Amino acid sequence: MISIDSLTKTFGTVRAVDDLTFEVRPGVVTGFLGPNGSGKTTTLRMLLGLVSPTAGRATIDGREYAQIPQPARVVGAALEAASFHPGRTGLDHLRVFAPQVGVSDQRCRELLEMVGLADAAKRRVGGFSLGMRQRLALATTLLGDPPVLVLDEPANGLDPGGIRWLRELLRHFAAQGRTVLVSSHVLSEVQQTVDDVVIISRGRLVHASPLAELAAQAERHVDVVSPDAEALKAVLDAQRWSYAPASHDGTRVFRVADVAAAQVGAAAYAAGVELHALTQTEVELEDVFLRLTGQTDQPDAVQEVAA
Ligand SMILES: Nc1ncnc2c1ncn2[C@@H]1O[C@H](COP(=O)(O)OP(=O)(O)OP(=O)(O)O)[C@@H](O)[C@H]1O
Repeated sequence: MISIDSLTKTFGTVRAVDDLTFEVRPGVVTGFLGPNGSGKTTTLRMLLGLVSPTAGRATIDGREYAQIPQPARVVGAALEAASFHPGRTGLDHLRVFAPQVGVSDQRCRELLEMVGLADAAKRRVGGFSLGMRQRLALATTLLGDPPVLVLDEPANGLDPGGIRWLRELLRHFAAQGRTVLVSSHVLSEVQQTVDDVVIISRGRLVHASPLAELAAQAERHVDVVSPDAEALKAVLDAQRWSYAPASHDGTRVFRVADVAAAQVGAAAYAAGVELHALTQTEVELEDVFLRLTGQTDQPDAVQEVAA
């Protein structure tokens, strides 16, 4: 279990992480999401003991990183794919870390195989593509077979096939009961990978829940306008649809949740109720994410008004 408890980090006047609290449970993949500069990397760096918090604590199974005796056996972390010696081969890169972690040469070869780099074992890292570097970084984090994985933007630079491969690998690790925390600034990139989401904006927590709960906020709805509001309400009530009165450009409308426009149209037609507008709205999960993180300045077109 990863536990982030009232964590704060300031750099001069910049509050990079601001009283952040959340937990990451084992056995699932958790997406750590937020726009650029929202404080994800700083949080992960504090978790890994690379930056000291201004206030609060970050722990893994109750211990701060610095207190863990053999940290590479407990947590595998990939913060950036850039720190490779360009002259070393992929295999040699792993061999440098192997003694520190206490694993064999054979384990290095197995890991290159697991991340799809077996053919590139003897090639110099300087000639690796960004995606290949990401794979090598992942192999490095897995050397000690750690039960906790912390990966900062691991999908960066991967092609669609690589993203699918990463997704399956991370899901496999979670299914083994490991704790998997993956950061990203794009929800859609990890949407099919994660079970839980922790969303931050400007260093603060804005949402933490299973993905399904966030997805529930992205349900479709239909806006419907009739000159006979009472008759329309009777139709909506008869169908037991959930709806709320709203206003759009000064016109009174009803917003009906989780139905298709065709269903509303058909029900009104069958009841002989005149309609003047019928609009289907699909809210994408990414839109919910953008709204939560204040990345959209488009006001919601429909405001609630009194019934
Ligand atoms: N060492 C530092 N010194 C000064 N400011 C820093 C330092 N590290 C991070 N910051 C600032 O803290 C804020 C959060 O940065 P951080 O890298 O944690 O965000 P992020 O969510 O990881 O962003 P990205 O998605 O772009 O990687 C930013 O305003 C950044 O400029």
